[in-house]
Amino acid sequence: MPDYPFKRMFIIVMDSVGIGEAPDAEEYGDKGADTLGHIAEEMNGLTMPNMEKLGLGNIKRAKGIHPAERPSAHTGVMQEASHSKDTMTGHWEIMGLHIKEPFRTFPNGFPDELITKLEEAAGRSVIGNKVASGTEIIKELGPQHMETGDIIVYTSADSVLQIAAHEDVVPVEELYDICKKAREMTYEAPYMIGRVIARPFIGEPGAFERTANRHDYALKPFGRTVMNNIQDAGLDSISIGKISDIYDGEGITESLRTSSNDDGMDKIVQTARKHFTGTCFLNLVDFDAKFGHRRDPIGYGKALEAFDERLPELLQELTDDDALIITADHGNDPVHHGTDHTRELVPLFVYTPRYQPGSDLGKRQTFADIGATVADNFSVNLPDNGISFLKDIIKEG
Ligand SMILES: O=P(O)(O)O[C@H]1O[C@H](CO)[C@@H](O)[C@H]1O
Ligand SMILES: [Mn+2]
Ligand SMILES: [Mn+2]
Repeated sequence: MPDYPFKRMFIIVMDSVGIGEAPDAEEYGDKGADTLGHIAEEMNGLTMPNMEKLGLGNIKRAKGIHPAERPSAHTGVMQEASHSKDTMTGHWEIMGLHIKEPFRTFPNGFPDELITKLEEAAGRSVIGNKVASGTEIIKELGPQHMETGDIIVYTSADSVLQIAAHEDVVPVEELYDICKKAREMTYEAPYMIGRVIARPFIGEPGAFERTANRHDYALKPFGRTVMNNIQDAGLDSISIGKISDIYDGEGITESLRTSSNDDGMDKIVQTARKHFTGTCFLNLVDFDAKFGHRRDPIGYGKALEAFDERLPELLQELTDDDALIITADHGNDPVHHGTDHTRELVPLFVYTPRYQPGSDLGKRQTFADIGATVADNFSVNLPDNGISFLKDIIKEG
């Protein structure tokens, strides 16, 4: 193996942890959105000493978060170049793509023609077919679904077709099968839906619970990502959590599923104890799915503090050959109107044990600067978008 500046690059996406409105937030109805800032207010101060050490307070003013005199990471702020605020677009941009046309959304539900096709393929009727929060719609329609066996179809401000069904009414394998058929129907125009998602749940009316058997069927990235280049170079591209779903398995050499943020942290720490050369890419989805969409700022705040507490375990495992990048894919301000993502700036931390920390990476114009940096580090083709900041993070002390 050639000598790379970093043998291993770890990337953590704190799903939806935005740090304030993006310059174009108004176009998305998101003026004033500030996921981290508003959570800190609601919590009457956040306690995140480890992120503080990295320099959280140096890039973001938030109650309880103080600037570090000498941040132990390089820090910056990133703006999304692509015209969307969904998870796939954010992640694909991180790995070098620029999505000009947002995926199609269905604010009035899916067209009758599609629903009819889906009903025929599933052999079940569809109920719902509207924009809804997943936990609310199973409360509302779960009892009817249990009586009739009809499937609950819903969407959100994201480009998603979600199908909810009780595991005792529609066995998980059948639900997956229906979702695969829905996926087949919606790859192409006029639909081009970002993701079809299986949403199984269990329990009795009034006490339904969604299970970890959620499964996402995504579109393939619209172009080659830096992860493809990493894989083609014979390097490791390890995915933890939803990453594999988000890139539809493209450019991934090994995938580890997770059941929670904590499990994600367990798995990244275990991976850091192993030898590999390449990237290890983790998505922590609880912030978004369990708290942001649920508009639960206190739950969200506690999850941030829990993440902060787990961080030293990972930092301890990192050697002089490693870099750790921490960022986010969009916002999801739990005090903002609605229940969906918010167009926000995201944080950028780069922790490199070997090199002198504290570079100000400034305000980056695209998330793809991360992909460009990763490609630059491993001497693979640079993406068409993004500017590498590799030279700024490998200054000797
Ligand atoms: O409300 P639930 O079902 O959690 O759905 C949320 O999760 C979806 C995919 O992450 C988003 O599009 C949003 O609709
Ligand atoms: Mn996301
Ligand atoms: Mn989301």
